[in-house]
Amino acid sequence: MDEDRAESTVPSRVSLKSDQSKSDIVNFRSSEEIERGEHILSNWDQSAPPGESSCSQSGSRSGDAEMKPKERSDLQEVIEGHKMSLKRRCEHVTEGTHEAGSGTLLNKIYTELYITEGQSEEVDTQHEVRQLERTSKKNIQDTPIKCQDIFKVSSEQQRHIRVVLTNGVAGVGKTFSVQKFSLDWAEGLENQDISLVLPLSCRELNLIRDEQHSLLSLLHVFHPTLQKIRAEDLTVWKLLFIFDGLDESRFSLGFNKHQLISDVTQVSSVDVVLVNLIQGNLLPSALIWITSRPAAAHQIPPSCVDRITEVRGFTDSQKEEYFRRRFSDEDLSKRIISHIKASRSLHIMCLIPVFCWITAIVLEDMMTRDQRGELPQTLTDLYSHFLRVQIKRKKQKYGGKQRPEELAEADKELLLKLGRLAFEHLEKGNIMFYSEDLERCGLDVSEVSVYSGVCTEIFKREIYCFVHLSIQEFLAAVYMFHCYTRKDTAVINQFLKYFKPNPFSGFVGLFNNDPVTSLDDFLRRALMKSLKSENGHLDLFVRFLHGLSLESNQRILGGLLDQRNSHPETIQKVLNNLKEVNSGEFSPDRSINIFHCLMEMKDQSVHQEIQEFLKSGEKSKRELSAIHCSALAYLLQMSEEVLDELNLRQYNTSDEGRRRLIPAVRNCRKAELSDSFLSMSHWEVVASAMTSNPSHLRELSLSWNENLADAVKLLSSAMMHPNCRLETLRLSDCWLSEISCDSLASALRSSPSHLRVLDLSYNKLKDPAVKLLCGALQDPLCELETLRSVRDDPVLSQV
Ligand SMILES: Nc1ncnc2c1ncn2[C@@H]1O[C@H](COP(=O)(O)OP(=O)(O)OP(=O)(O)O)[C@@H](O)[C@H]1O
Repeated sequence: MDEDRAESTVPSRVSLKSDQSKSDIVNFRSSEEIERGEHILSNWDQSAPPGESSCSQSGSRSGDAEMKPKERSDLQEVIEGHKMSLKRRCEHVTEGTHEAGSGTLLNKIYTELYITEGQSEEVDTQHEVRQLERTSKKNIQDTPIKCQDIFKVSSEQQRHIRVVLTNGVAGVGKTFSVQKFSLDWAEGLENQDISLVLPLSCRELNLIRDEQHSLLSLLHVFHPTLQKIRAEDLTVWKLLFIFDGLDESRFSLGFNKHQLISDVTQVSSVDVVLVNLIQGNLLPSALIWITSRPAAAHQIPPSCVDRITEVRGFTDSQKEEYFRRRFSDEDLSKRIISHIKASRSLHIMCLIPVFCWITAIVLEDMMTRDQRGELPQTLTDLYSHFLRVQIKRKKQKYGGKQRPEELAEADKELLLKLGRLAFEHLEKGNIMFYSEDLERCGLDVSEVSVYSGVCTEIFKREIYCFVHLSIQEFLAAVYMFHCYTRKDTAVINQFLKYFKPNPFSGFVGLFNNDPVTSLDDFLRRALMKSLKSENGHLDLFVRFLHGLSLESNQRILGGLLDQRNSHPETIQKVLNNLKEVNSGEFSPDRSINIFHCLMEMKDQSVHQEIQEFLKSGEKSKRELSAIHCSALAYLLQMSEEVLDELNLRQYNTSDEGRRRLIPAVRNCRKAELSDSFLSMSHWEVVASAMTSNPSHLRELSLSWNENLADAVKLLSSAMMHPNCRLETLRLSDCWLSEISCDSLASALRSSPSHLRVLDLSYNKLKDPAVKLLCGALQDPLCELETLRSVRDDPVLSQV
């Protein structure tokens, strides 16, 4: 089976997964060469056999009616040639090996993705995996949109869609969508009203960042088959420019201040050309499709975008279809599907196609060749096997004398260097590296590419990055665990040092540089460090770190880590720490990760207890510890069923336990959070629940909370978000200030506001706060029906 990786073969897109051979890559010419007409067609352009294309029609439009027949047929030929070349680029995904012709047909493995219109919550601040876990739940209210329809509007919609921005987390299928869209067009199947589909990869655009170009010369560089195209053709044809991977772009797109360009032959810096194209100054009738990971999408001002879509991965049935398509052996695909369904983490992770790919590689290998081992249940299991399969493949390709269960010293060395690179960049939040970065970690670029079984699988060329952020996190954890077992105190101390709060002053920190004393001490401090991260960038890393402490996982890695026969007592201590850790003011999303760490250590007790608790239906009787509450919050948040009410007071738990339940707000209709001492990190979760797509929250009660000024400001702006559907807000006896009333007044004036009931009783409001609210009530946009007591008396007043 050679389908060990799926990747883009669109040369204009060297995606996270694509490390296509150099020969496939367009030859970049400088602008001078282009002006001199010195263009070298890329290899496949020259080799494309004539007439191979299955395109049934060209996309040329009537705008060229003035042309002489000879000119028209020449252009027709150019379009046909472009379709043919695009088809050749897109029809294969070279998975695994990179020998010519070894690729799998895209149409064989392409599985429909779940794409929706609109944008989910707070996308740019959350770790992509966790965010997907949360937002990928299919909801009946979402309207899916097919990839080939993203520029289409229904007949009653009177708008024209010029710019589409497609968001999606790493590995969710953006590049595959671009590739499929382009292939369908090139084969004459879809979107035939478009004359030319022109994919331009942001990553490849980076390579000519310092050059000066016109739009026309840019096209000549990236699509050499279009040499004959003239400026006037561009203005009459319907063109679609696809910018895949905005997150990888190193341009600073200055939308506010730039030179105006409206002529396709005008030469300028590449970023200026791009901005003018996206804004519609250049070729106003051209369609633009931009794909991006969520964190980078903000670079395009919303005013430029006519439609936002989001690739949300695979639904449950699409997941199954993926495995069925991938394996012709029906029995194998059935066994794989049932294994995934039985393992909650795997099932959730397989919402992201790249995880389906990893799972497919590992499970196929284990089920067909290596049936002795236990099938992976946790992420650490799965990733450990993944690494092993990659090494095995490398050995099969390049030979090797060592016993299959042992890693060669050279492999170990290389993997640990990769681990170091992964770790150092993870800490800094980097996902892309350059050859200098490799060299700094002792990695030789050519050596890396020779280890194709490991590195061309994990790495791609030119700009390097791991096949998926989670692989980087896994290798980083392997490296850190190795440093621990080897007692590399310099690295460990550097990582673990942090300011521990001074119990006496509360504010001034003490620098904690105490040497690590034991495995449980090491893991506890690593966990604390991850809890402090605002965006959770160490969450998965620390989950893997816990998983790697199990001997069973160390064994899978075949000597990469020095096996530590950790004493059962030590493991028990680690488990106890996880169950008892006080996560205080940290975000409750971080606290859920503590539960995931337990699961990675194969401790099912908390999970089982919570399952029983949920079945028993006796909410208030059972006493719940803080870790129980994190598990409960996770399960409620992930549940297919939306909870009618989350009432923190109904649970028999500590204040910390109650705070840890907050993430469940994302999946309930009514939240009762009165008198609950929440901090900003909790209010941020509530705000995210109000702005998520879809947002279920209709009623929110925050009465008897103090110091809400910042929270009210945050929640008021969440109320103005188009996804928010909140109808009732109770803020009784909260000591609201004038500033809070001002924020609330703005929210009341926003359109569309769904808020109908606002309870402000017992706030002792006075002018000018009252005046601010009255002003909002008089605004025609305000739809409020009931306002409870603005002044001292709690009387119901109809608005
Ligand atoms: N529709 C699909 N059908 C089958 N496999 C898919 C599909 N979409 C994605 N995959 C698998 O997931 C991998 C990652 O997909 P892709 O490169 O399109 O992700 P991406 O969203 O562009 O990620 P990134 O932001 O990291 O570049 C592919 O190489 C392929 O193995």
